[in-house]
Amino acid sequence: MAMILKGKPVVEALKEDLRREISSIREEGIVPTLGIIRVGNRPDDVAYENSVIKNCKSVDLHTEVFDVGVDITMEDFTAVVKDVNANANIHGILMFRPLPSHLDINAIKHLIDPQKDIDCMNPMSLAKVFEGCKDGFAPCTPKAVIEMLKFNDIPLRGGNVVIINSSLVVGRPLGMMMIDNKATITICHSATKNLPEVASRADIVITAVGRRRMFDESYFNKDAVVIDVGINDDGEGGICGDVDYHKVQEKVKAITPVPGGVGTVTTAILMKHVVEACKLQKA
Ligand SMILES: Nc1nc2c(c(=O)[nH]1)N[C@@H](CN(C=O)c1ccc(C(=O)N[C@@H](CCC(=O)O)C(=O)O)cc1)CN2
Repeated sequence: MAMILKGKPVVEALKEDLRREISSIREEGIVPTLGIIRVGNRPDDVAYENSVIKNCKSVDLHTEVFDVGVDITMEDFTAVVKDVNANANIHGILMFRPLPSHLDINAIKHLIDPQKDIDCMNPMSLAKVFEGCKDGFAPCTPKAVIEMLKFNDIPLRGGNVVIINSSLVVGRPLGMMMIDNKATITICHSATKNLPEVASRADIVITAVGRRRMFDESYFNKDAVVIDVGINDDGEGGICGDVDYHKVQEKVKAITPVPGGVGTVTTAILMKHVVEACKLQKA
């Protein structure tokens, strides 16, 4: 029977630290605040926003929502983002993506000050991850993966890690973080040959392809630690991961569930970033 690596204990530990830190910042008369920028009312944006706000409330982290109509012009939206960015009472900015196609994300992302860029939108933030510079904010999902592994005392040093995702949001920054932890990495993508063979040589496999239950037991060895980053519609009104959890859980050393795994830790990392941003800005 595999060890089930649940997100809840990791989230609770992170939240306990956050409550303490937020309370001490508030004693100085500063209210750590996350600014959320939303264009329109897409149901997935609103659902994620509600979940973020609920989580922030649970640690006494203030949120402020800046919602604009879906027909906002690029000029007006640029002004909104600049205003939020310049607002000294907002310490971190979360902007829902994708934006409507008439808003140029490649121009907008540069407007967010790296000191407030808690969701790693500005390429400067990503560059810091690749440079090994510790004062920027890395994307939350790869940080959640590392947090999950460390919390569960899973050794990274010298381990063979296969990452099945090569995006700038997950696979590549996660690869850099693994190298920082002295792991040996293989980053796989759609042209990788014989994926089951490559994955089944790994000590740790991270799946993030966005395909419902794609990975069965043929992808993993019996001592593998499987971290499932996929969030997919399960076809029955719920969500499921990229890994066929029921087939795999008996056959590996450890596995994360979906829901209740890495996804939950992602939001806790986002809140941690806001508090770090607040401390940076008040220094
Ligand atoms: N429209 C948008 N939706 C989402 C965004 C976004 O920017 N725009 N960001 C992601 C962040 N994320 C992964 O990258 C993520 C955050 C939180 C969770 C999560 O809490 N998952 C839970 C429960 C999910 C559920 O029941 O709906 C879990 O896995 O147990 C997942 C992913 C989110 N969406």
